[in-house]
Amino acid sequence: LQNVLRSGRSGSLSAPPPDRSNGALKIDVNPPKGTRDFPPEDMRLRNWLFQNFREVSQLYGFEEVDFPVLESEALYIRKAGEEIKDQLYCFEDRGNRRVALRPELTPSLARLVIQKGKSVPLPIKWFTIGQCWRYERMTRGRRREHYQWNMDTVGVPEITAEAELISAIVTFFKRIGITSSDVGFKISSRKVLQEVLRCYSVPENMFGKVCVAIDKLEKIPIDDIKEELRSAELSEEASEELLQVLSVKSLDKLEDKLGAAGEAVTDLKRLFSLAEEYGYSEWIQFDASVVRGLAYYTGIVFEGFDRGGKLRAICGGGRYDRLLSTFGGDDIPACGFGFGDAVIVELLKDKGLIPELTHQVENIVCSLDKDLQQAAAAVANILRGKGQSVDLVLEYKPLKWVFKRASRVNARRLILVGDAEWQKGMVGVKVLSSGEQFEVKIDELE
Ligand SMILES: CC(=O)Nc1cnc2ccccc2c1
Repeated sequence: LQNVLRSGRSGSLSAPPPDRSNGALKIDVNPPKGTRDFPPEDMRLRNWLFQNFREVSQLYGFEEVDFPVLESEALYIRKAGEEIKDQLYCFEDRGNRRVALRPELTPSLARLVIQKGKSVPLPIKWFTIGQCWRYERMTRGRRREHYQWNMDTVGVPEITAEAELISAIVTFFKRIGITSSDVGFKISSRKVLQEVLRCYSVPENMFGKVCVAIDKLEKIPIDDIKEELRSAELSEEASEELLQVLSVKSLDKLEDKLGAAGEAVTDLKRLFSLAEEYGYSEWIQFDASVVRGLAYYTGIVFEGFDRGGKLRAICGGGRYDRLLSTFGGDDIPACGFGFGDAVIVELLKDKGLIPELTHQVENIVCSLDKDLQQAAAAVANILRGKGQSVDLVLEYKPLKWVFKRASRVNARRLILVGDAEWQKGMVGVKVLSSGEQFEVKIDELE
């Protein structure tokens, strides 16, 4: 009744009628909050980036795989307080299943590896490029989706697998013009934390939680981190020692602290000597403070950073030897990385490395009078049959219009189907760059 009185209108008490002030219902033409459209120019840049992802993956002998963007929520229920879990884009579907838009790709890869079981011989080397989602309160105005390139090696316990993955990313950077003075990799191992925690007999099941807490260093106040460590059952002494170790700046000092026999030191030394062999030593540095924010890493972890210190991590990855067994699979070692499509573009813009990518078509075909439209289509067909791209003018247009379109679509040639020429089985050709014009027999068009 209140609504009726207020609006002075009878009829539905629910939402007000659509706005037809301009005579039609206008939907919101923007994409949902936090998501992007890819109009042609942006799609050309994305395709260029993804083509480089693909070519590097294939250069390293990796096979492409893909998974549904929708997964069971169960893949991401980890009790380590990760940010990725707080922001899960999850819901209950019409079958009352708890599902989620994937926030990362590694759990899907693990799922497929387990599903394939013994039918896929090890080592598995797979890569994928997929859209990942997060649901953030838009207060932070951050994106809710991005595309990630992942490469994963499953079934190789040796550090050689990590060395290959970093080499692949270095190769990618070089291909797009990024050098080791633009970016570097901070490298550490979670075994550093593990060895410290073992000294203070912290229970294993607190390991993921500790790593997630440590990953927030420099992002949240140190006292909040200490609080999180306390809730992970660390004593004051253990927390102090842990924070101490994380500020160690060299492998030698780490060796002084942890001893030379531990796996943390031996793994890292192996990786740095492999880097020598690959010739990418100047790209990497030991940095004990790198832990990465995903709970499942168990060994080497690394992240690509911009040396200008302006941007967030460009990429990141590491070893996750326990993930498959936590999903009920065999105890198979694995390592991989994720490389997002957002930060790298910011870096390329900063470095003036965004390539000039223009739309191009070889031919624009048009008929010079109304009843030669079919003839024009036949000419287009012949050219396409020879693998030549054709933008066929689909309705009769004055020549001025055609020239304008030819320059907009960046056509190399204009093919004119005119009555006089057609009678002789010929068409007119105008090379737009030189202005050269000639007639040619249709079956001699190439
Ligand atoms: C810089 C950026 O866009 N980051 C981003 C954007 N969307 C995401 C979606 C899911 C998980 C991580 C994400 C990360």
